[in-house]
Amino acid sequence: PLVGARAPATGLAYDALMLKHGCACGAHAPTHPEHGGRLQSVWARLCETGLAARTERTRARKATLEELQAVHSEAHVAAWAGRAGAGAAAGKAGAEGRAVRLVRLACGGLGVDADTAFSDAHTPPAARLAAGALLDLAVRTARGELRNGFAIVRPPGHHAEPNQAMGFCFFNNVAIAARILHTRLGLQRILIVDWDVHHGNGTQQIFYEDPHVLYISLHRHDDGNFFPGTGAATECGAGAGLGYTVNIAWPGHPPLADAEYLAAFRSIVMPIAKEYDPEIVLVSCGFDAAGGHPAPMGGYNVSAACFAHMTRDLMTLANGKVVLSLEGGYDLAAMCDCAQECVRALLGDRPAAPPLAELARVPAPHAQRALRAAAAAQAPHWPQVKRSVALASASALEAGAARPGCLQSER
Ligand SMILES: O=C(c1ccc(C(O)(O)C(F)(F)F)s1)N1CCn2c(-c3ccccc3)cnc2C1
Ligand SMILES: [Zn+2]
Ligand SMILES: [Zn+2]
Repeated sequence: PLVGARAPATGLAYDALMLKHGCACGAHAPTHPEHGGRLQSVWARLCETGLAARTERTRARKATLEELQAVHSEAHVAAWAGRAGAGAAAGKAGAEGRAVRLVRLACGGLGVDADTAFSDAHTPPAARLAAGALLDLAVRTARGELRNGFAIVRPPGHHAEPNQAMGFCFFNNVAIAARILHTRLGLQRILIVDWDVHHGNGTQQIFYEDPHVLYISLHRHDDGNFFPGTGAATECGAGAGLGYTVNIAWPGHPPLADAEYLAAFRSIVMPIAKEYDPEIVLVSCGFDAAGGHPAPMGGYNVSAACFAHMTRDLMTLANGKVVLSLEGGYDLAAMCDCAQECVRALLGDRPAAPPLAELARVPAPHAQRALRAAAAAQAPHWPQVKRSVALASASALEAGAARPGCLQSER
């Protein structure tokens, strides 16, 4: 036998230097909901439960300027990658220092916009570490050196556009990893699933014309009245990328929960993902769809068990090569519960079943309408959704009954 050959482990990326990014004013929630305590709490929970000890802790490293420029402009990297970045790119551009203006925030700190605080000393290293930590997990998982992984990182990334920081985001962590898996490892089919309650406008924009990356997002859209307002079902990609953007744009009311998210997975997400047959799955793993997040930062009630079920569903793809990367999530207890259950799923533990009431509940009519709208928009590109969308009008139990043995809990 291969001496010392061990089954590849679940990688866990975390670095305390990412805690230091924040506003000079030093406030946490509610002034600054995206604060270092979010990571601290999740890491503590993974340590207290012994889950961190069952994983392979990977060192976070700063993404290089070249890696950041895989999806971001030189000016953007120069602006947000710190002195090193500013020096290099500014030298080329000739412009002195930061190419973008910071605004004074009501709290007295400085930021890109009213929401996105910036600390000269701590934001660039944290943002580069977040991108680098995920990149290493993704590359090592793609190579089979790791079974799967979870990047416990901040600042988040999915709102960051090629030349625009916004929505707490500076570098698009998941987009950088996906682009580099394609350009450096030659992967041809990379799936990004974004279940953060907010649409990943940056990720969508970056891959809108790229067939090598299929972007599937489930988000509260509210007809465009929920931050950031993008992500309508009719946004399906363009050019060579037509059909490689899938938006499940939820209504604002009623509060959605497991019944709707499980229905989305069995009726739209998994049928398309199986057809695409990705070589790796990256997840923009925000937990702000969980209970405990009142609007405007959520308003839904998805359970920790449901996030674990969605993780397990995705593990049936790409030989189980799934890497979660933290995006949003602000209620500390909810974040810890969700992160814990997702890590347990990645480790191969059987996840707890979602609440029976949710398994038995038929998805809300407004949500069924959203799923039918997504199926209608995608039918030209993914014909099988014309049939699978029928599963959206049944409860998980009824749908499972239709296809025996499909519910995780029956396996
Ligand atoms: O909803 C957002 C989000 C920005 C980033 C969000 C995210 O998608 O959860 C990410 F990127 F962090 F993962 S969600 N914004 C920015 C903050 N915000 C707020 C704030 C609420 C409290 C304090 C400061 C801002 C109200 N509405 C918004 C719009
Ligand atoms: Zn502040
Ligand atoms: Zn969010």
